[in-house]
Amino acid sequence: MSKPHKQIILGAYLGGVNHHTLWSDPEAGSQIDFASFRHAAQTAERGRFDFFFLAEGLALRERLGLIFDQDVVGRPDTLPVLAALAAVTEHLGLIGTINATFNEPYELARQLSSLDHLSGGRAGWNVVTSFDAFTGANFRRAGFLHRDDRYTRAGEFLAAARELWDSWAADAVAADREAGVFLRDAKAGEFAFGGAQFDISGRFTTPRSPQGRPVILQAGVSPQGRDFAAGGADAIFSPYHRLDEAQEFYRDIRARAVRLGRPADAVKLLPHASFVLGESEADAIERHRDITRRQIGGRTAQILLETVWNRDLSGYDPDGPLPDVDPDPEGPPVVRGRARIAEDAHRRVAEWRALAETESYSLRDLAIHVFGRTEFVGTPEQVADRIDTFVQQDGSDGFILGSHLTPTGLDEFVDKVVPLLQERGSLRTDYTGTTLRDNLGLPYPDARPDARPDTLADAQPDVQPDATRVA
Ligand SMILES: Cc1cc2nc3c(=O)[nH]c(=O)nc-3n(C[C@H](O)[C@H](O)[C@H](O)COP(=O)(O)O)c2cc1C
Repeated sequence: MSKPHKQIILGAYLGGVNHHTLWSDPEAGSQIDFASFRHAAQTAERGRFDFFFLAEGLALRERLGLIFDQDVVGRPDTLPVLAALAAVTEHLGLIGTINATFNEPYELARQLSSLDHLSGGRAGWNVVTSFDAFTGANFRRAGFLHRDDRYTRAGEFLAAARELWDSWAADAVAADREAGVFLRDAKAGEFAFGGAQFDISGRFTTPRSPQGRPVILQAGVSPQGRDFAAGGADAIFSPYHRLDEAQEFYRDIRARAVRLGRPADAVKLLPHASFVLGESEADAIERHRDITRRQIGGRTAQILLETVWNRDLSGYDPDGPLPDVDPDPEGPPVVRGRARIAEDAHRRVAEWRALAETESYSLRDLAIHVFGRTEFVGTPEQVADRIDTFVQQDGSDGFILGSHLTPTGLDEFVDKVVPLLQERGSLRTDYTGTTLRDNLGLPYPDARPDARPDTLADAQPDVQPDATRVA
């Protein structure tokens, strides 16, 4: 039996000021004005994307106590941005990255449920965890959780949020004008959740939302992170772009999902990706080279490598060889507020030295190779073909696409690549549902059974008029 042709899932991502974006480009707009978010989201919807996606940064990066100029603004709080976008889009899912380490389930479940209501069922939550004491200090929780406990808390957080989202029966709100009954269920919203991290009980204030529960994504690749996603998420924002690595990750997550009692395809895999288009392949390669060298200048290259070396590398020529000193992972941190990319800095640097030797890389070439992030470079036909092939060969189920240019970078993708993917039958030509779950083809979670019998109307007919106050 031949494999079914997969529909590509596409998300659009707006970055902020960092080494993937070019704020200084003459065509770049604001990283924080609503007009930028609106343009990018409406462009994604024009291209029939599944969702719009925002990352989260809860601390500004610092280098030796000073703000790192490559990570300054452009990350306003996720939920207000998504709520505002709900008003100017109709079909696009709205997924926010929100930390499970520093928040509280009641508050966040309520915000996400509200977003789901306001958007008519388009809310999603990318659950991230953080072990970073520097970020935690902003929440008076510096170092409060050991790295290994992050996912225990995230698991409990999600279980508590589900309890809250499920606390209203789907038909609890009657709003029956003739009978004068607003609520059918006097127990609506009751919940209790007990765990090592959270011990909460009470009544949830928002009725069941259109999707029942927002769509859940996860970003993180440790074994704990993989199990967390395989056991309970709908999708993973993944960092794997090389087809062989991505296929391995795909197989691993599917096997974990089955082991944890879910269908193999329960979790969609969505790597980050960006693109550079050109009139010809040579043109695209030239454009790409120019963009990457503007993204990662000499100073930025030094600082990016400092995140692993943990030494001041400002004295090393970016166009010269790699620093001849060993990394100093135990020393006081040079760069703070950035996820550590190497568990073993010595091993990582040894690998980089070998690579630089083989490829004749300078310090800056290496930084571009390691931290640069453009996966699809070519003509629109080549990019469409590579994206489709990657998905059909089970490297992923789609991509979360970002561009170096805010907010108009996605325009040429939507104008030139989307029609080609549609012609191949790999991308929808129009939306067929109304919610994010519909876009992604995800099932709806079961609601709790019908409103319970001791209703306001039956049990307390004489207090009916007061029932409206409950809402
Ligand atoms: C593709 C990807 C995107 C991420 N995006 C964010 C983000 O926007 N905000 C954040 O605080 N952490 C983000 N993280 C960090 C993770 O939540 C987590 O803190 C880190 O990757 C370690 O998790 P792990 O040990 O499971 O890999 C991201 C991780 C990955 C892999």
